[in-house]
Amino acid sequence: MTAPLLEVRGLGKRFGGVAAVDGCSFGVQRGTVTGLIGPNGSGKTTLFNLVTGYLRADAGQILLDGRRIARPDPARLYRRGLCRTFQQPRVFPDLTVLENLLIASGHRWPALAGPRARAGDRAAGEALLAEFGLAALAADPAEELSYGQRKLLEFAALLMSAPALVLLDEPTAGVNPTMVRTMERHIRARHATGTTFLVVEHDMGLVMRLCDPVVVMDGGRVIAQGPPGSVQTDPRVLDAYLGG
Ligand SMILES: Nc1ncnc2c1ncn2[C@@H]1O[C@H](COP(=O)(O)OP(=O)(O)OP(=O)(O)O)[C@@H](O)[C@H]1O
Repeated sequence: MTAPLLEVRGLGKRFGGVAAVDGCSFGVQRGTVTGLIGPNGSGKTTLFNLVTGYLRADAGQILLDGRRIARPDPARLYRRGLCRTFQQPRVFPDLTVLENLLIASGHRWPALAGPRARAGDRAAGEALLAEFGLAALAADPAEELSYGQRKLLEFAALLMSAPALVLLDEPTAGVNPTMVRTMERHIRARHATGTTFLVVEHDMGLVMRLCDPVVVMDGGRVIAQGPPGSVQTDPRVLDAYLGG
């Protein structure tokens, strides 16, 4: 088997007396949609923050494409093809929907307006908006979007960098069932074109449909991993979710 696209080895992070991530090891193989699940407070978001450089680990290693990342930094990882979304979608509310995409391609603020935006980026942005059903909203300020549409926009914006690996933090939390299906369709479409995903998600139906393998955390540790069917019936997993 080739080296995982992303690997964490013995990763640890404490907040005072709480071991939020506690010797966590797993890999994300290229070409997968890997699920990361676990009860509330099991360490999933902290793990995302460590891997993407928003928090510094106390222990362990992070490897991207087999190479150790000594000091993860969000901007540098972005340029190396690793992007993420947040539980609460982060978009620029005062910029238009299209400008949100242009800024994701590295434009400086003054260059956003009009013809100075590079034509190629503008075309790429417009194509993504069409793909995500947001084209009619291109000129609207992002603050006018619904919560679900903001999540879509955040996802579309990160695709401007053509990432190899996308970390999605609860992509369907708080959105309506139609938007859940829309989000699922877009993840599948991008996966089909070669993007690898690591997805934190509480909607177990979606995880079981979409993700393989599934990694399960509890108390900051990986307690199970494997195909969705086996994880679903694993006694340790049932125990963790039922609070046993
Ligand atoms: N900045 C922080 N300061 C102190 N404790 C924190 C901080 N961030 C997380 N924690 C604690 O670390 C543990 C793991 O939290 P984390 O948010 O990573 O879990 P999670 O699995 O993402 O939970 P959820 O599914 O509810 O989002 C929890 O006990 C949490 O209270």
